[in-house]
Amino acid sequence: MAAQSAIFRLEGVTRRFGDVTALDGVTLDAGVNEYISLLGPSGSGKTTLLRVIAGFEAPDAGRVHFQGRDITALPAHERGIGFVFQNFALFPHLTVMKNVAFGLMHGKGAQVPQAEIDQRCRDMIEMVGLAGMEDRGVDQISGGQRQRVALARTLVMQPKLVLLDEPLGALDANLRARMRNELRAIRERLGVTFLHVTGSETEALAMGDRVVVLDRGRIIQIGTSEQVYDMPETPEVAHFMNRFNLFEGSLKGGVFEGPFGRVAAPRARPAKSDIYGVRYDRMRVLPADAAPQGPAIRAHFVANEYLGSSVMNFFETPDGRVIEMEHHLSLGAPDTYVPRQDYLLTWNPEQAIVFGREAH
Ligand SMILES: Nc1ncnc2c1ncn2[C@@H]1O[C@H](COP(=O)(O)OP(=O)(O)OP(=O)(O)O)[C@@H](O)[C@H]1O
Repeated sequence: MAAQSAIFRLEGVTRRFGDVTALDGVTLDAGVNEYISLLGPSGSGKTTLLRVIAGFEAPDAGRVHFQGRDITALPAHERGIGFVFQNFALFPHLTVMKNVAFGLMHGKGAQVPQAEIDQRCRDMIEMVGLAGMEDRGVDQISGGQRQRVALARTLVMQPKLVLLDEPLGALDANLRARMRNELRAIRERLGVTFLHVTGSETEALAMGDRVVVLDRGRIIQIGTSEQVYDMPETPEVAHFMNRFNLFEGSLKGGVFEGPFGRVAAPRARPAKSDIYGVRYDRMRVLPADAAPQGPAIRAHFVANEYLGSSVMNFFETPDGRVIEMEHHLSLGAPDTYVPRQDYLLTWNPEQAIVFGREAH
């Protein structure tokens, strides 16, 4: 992305805590009005990245730019960047209205006339779906409503960039799914850039225009949801996406040898280990005595799980490896399998994703 269209840009940002390198030379930019999901395992540096952008944490090396300015040395309260915390950090003794108005009354915007503060707060409270609750205490509303107050309180300051640290983490599954849609809708209406940290790959893929995958302080992939989902660049991303059966083995001369035998793998990606991946929804189940066209592995059926739009079937190989097969319900009713019975699991090797040390 061209620097001039970026709303923020990190250049080679490193942050250490003693022996721990929480961020290791991170370079990242976000466009105006973009929704970026930041995904990574626990301890990968997600929160530290947000804190460096917000100004709560100074980088040991590297620069932070926002709206074309170098803000590396600018204090947090002068940056004009919004932050929504996982635990909401509301004032428990204040009403919804007073929580939302707090920044405008006491922050940099203290000059804003009272009538305008009232209007902006009421508009924002309506935008997040809390009209009528202005005078309730925030201890008298639900978790999802508190999350909306936290969002309204940040958005009412009209930031151009909002950092969200696991904003849906404290909500139950139903509410989380609903709030995902609302977050996207609210952001589209306001035209603000969101950088949303999540530990959930489902959430990252569902929300982000782009998904940034962080691992041990480094960005290991940036792409659209489709790119990250379909073409993970490393075995770590594939593992973290939780969408692939991954087999260890060895890649030699363009042939992968794994627990399923030998399969041609002409288009392997360079990696530090030899790994063969088949997406859950690319697995096919055949009777145990079938003669499969392609590679296959024998496994018995264990159980299945309905996920709403698909069914996940779990199989186990004789050596205890769990293989997952996802059936999208849009393709028709799922087949039923008999527990403990053997089946052959097969796939089209063209659709496999192969990583190998020799592929450099
Ligand atoms: N103030 C601190 N002092 C010492 N170490 C820290 C501090 N803050 C973060 N770290 C360390 O830096 C690394 C990155 O932490 P960070 O909180 O950014 O990860 P995260 O990806 O947000 O994790 P989680 O998903 O568990 O919140 C971790 O190893 C963490 O222990």
